[in-house]
Amino acid sequence: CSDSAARISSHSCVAKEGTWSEAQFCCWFQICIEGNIASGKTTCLEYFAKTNNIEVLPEPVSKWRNLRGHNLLGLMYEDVSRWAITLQSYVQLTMLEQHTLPLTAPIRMMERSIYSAKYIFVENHYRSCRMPAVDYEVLSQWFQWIISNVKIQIDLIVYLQTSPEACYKRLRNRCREEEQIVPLEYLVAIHQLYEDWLINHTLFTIPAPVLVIPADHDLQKMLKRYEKNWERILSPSRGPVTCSQ
Ligand SMILES: Nc1ncnc2c1ncn2[C@@H]1O[C@H](COP(=O)(O)OP(=O)(O)O)[C@@H](O)[C@H]1O
Ligand SMILES: Nc1nc2c(ncn2[C@H]2C[C@H](O)[C@@H](COP(=O)(O)O)O2)c(=O)[nH]1
Repeated sequence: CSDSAARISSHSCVAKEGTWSEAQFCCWFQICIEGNIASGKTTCLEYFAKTNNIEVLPEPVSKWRNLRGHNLLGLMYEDVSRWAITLQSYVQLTMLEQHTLPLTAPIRMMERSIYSAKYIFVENHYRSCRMPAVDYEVLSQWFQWIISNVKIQIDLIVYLQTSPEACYKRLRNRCREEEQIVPLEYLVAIHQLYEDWLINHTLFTIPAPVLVIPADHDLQKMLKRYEKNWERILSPSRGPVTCSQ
């Protein structure tokens, strides 16, 4: 499978108007779009969703906002110490479900991953002393068992490196009800954890090569960035990825 990118590209099966037959593929590429809250991940997914042969999986936020009538996301933002473990347990389950869904196209592009749920959000709850150590340990045991026993394939992480200030402005404009009480400080903390994980390499192991895309630019400029990085993103095995301006 090591030359699957060459086979894929030679068959132009991921070309924008290309076609493909399942028989041409012996393995698949899975890409996770990572970034802060309101950093532009969904917009990035929507751009690539127009490309043939890409399956896009947005974060299952709707499940977190309505689990049989319970809004776990809202509960967490209202009282993080009480509800963080409840939300994170369900986030971990729903992200695992996404990672293990049968593939329906040569390339899968997911919003975030089970890794960022643990390494970014759970870590932030714990380090900000809003999650009791016992809750953190239970979630950590579950997480370690999952990544030790379940095959989770990630071939590339695309990190949308957006400043907390830009995220805050976009979050306010988006007007998601549960997030109206989110302070800039929360986004600063999430940003620093992403930087420590994917840039400084001082947090936890990184499960795949990382392509960093600075994402503070306006929408039109970002769409041009995605066009410019199309090859790097959709053929990860073509060589080491580098930071893209
Ligand atoms: N480059 C950009 N410049 C300005 N606003 C943006 C940009 N990208 C996305 N937005 C807007 O910011 C909000 C968050 O974007 P979204 O793509 O949903 O981010 P995420 O999925 O990371 O939360 C949305 O209202 C979106 O329309
Ligand atoms: N506490 C957690 N919150 C999470 C997690 N994953 C996402 N989220 C929140 C952050 C946002 O309010 C919303 C998703 O919005 P995006 O702007 O990031 O698409 O859900 C998590 O693991 N824990």
